[in-house]
Amino acid sequence: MTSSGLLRYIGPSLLVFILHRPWSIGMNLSLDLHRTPSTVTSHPTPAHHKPRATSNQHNIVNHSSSKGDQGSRTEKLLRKLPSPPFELPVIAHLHLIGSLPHHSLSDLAKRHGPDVMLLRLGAVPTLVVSSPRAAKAVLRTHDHVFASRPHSAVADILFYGSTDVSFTPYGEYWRRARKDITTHLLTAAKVRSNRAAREQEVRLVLARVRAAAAAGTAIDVSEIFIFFANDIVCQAMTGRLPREQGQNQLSWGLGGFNLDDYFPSLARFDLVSAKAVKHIKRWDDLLDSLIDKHKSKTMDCEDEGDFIDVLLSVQQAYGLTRDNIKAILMDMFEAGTDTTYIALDYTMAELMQKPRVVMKESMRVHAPAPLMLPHFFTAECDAEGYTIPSGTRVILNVWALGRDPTSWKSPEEFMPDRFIEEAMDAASDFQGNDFRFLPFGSGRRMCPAINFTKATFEIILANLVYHFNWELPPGSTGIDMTESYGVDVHRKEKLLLIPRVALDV
Ligand code: HEM
Repeated sequence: MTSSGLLRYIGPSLLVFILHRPWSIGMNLSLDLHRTPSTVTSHPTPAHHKPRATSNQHNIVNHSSSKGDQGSRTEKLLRKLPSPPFELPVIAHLHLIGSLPHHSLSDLAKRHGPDVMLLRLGAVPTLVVSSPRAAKAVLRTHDHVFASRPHSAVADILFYGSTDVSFTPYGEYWRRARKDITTHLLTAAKVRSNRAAREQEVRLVLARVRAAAAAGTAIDVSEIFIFFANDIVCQAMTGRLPREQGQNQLSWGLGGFNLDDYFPSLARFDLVSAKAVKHIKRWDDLLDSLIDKHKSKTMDCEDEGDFIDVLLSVQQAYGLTRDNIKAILMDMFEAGTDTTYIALDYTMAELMQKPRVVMKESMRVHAPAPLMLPHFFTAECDAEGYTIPSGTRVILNVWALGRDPTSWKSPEEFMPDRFIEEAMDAASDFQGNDFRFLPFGSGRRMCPAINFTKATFEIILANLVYHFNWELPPGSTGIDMTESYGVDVHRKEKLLLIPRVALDV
């Protein structure tokens, strides 16, 4: 967002509300990155997180020494950090963030803190991590205290008090919910067992593409991917969810740059929150009806049931409320559809320009979640000589890691072959072990759906490429790769292509 865009968004009443915002305080933690040693620091305490989901680490924050002492110490530590000048009153560094935050953050990091840098985004000091080495330090060495999420007012609204998996703070509730989704939806065995459903969805797509091929008309491939990704997730979770009802439009409220996140005391007044409230009402009815239908259906004993059946069957044993179940379902719909569609869309767009595309190079250049989800340090710790306070909000720029010139030869160039060399391929798996390449994150909070995504990806792309030759519509000068930013980054323009049935099939 440019500064003028930001001010338009904030509106005239901002100053009044900002004056009431609580500055909050954290404790210390440290991180040595062998470049410019510095100390890193603080962010609002997570006291607003729901008590059922709090972790021990959150308690540490709450029981810190007196706020005044801690506040001045924190402020001293903050000042030592590499940080851009040009801080404005109230909005601080927010005006430096353009409409593509991952680009802005990467540019700022190059000039002011290639490993770590402190930005004051409105009321919230935020640590930006931009190098593979810094990523390793936080995601591996300090994973246990880096695994929480900062509070988000929008996530509270959309996910029933953040009792989903993605936005819930690190702790017992998260551990159990994550285990539920992994065991009953995302393991390699579960993904394999869903193959028939995936094939069925692919047949539907192929029928649609064949019709366009027969008519010789262009088809909106982006839209096909959106519906396909949506349907695959819905199939796995509910058996089926009618498309019209299952539209996925949640991501708009969850990006890294909501006003709510950076001016917490504004949350009640913010337009994004208001929109989220309106939005969740629609979803709430749908989820209620899905749960009711599952409760009333009689399952034959051969039937393993879908994911909703599983959640209902463990509801009592795990002490899940109906809202918790709805939050987890919402999360799966949200996390599973946009990222998949975006990755497919970029890969197909690249495929049109270079025939030898691999999923990995596509994700290196176009990470669908370029800033991952925000993380949050929950305890003080020492690492290699640097000190970072507990309570620090962190943005990890995966997009910058994928383009780090010290890690990649010609990083801006799309070169699928780099992943085809065996050694590189093995090192740069998706499992979060190679800190130059983290499209699914790494550590405890990394994406649990890599198997699921790979299976979805392979079956649809293989079929589209095998059965059809694809052409740009007449008069088209090429594919516009301009990005647009939400919680994830997608191409701005839809991908219109003409399919021709491949003759030798
Ligand atoms: C191309 C596809 C996908 C990409 C690139 C992707 C990427 C990511 C990333 C970067 C994170 C955050 C990691 C972190 O903050 O440390 C994440 C978290 C998550 N993803 Fe994915 N994802 C994809 C597909 C999916 C699918 C299909 C599902 C579910 C069906 C899913 C479910 C989740 C969940 C539940 C989390 C939160 C994990 C936690 O907080 O413990 N993702 N994903």
